[in-house]
Amino acid sequence: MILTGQEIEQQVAQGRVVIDGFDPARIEPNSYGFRLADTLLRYDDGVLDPAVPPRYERLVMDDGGLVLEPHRFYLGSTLEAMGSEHHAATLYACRSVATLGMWIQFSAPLGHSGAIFPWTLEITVAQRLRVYPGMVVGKIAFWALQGQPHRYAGKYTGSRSVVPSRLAQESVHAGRELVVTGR
Ligand SMILES: Nc1ccn([C@H]2C[C@H](O)[C@@H](COP(=O)(O)OP(=O)(O)OP(=O)(O)O)O2)c(=O)n1
Repeated sequence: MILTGQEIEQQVAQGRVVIDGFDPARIEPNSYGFRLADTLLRYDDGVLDPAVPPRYERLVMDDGGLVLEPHRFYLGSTLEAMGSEHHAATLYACRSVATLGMWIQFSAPLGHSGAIFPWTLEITVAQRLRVYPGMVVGKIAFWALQGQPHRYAGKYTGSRSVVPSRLAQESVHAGRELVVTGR
């Protein structure tokens, strides 16, 4: 079951849903609208390797924003730390932002119960687009759990802002036969 906006507001008041800087004006019928933080990361490596921590550039926007380029991939984050010990969450773009050709998430929508921090956004644009820090770019929805809540304790626990992939912390070949077919 998805939480209604009114239920999200009540659960925030009870401390069961956490949304930093909660503003009732950003409550929606079944979600809450979150904002883009000022810092973006852009990977530097021509080839990303899951076994190697990626190198990246940090882009900090001022009030004038930043023009994003198509065919590039950016990581950003929500301005708000968000999540719940009692609910799972999913993240979506706003229709108004999506119809400007901006993806803020396209492959990793799920937030676990217990994951309470600023979410990292996967950003790409269809054409050149200026974005601004603090603009509402997406919405988070909360879902009731069926079964015993299990607290998230993965690699991104304690994130404070945008975080690049930490896959290299795992042994990506553990338990698998590595077959090299090309470079
Ligand atoms: N676009 C997204 C999606 C999720 N998350 C947050 C909420 C998730 O609960 C947490 C972990 O996500 P995953 O479980 O998908 O991460 P991995 O499986 O890659 O790593 P781990 O198993 O260490 O969590 O990251 C995020 O910041 N940005």
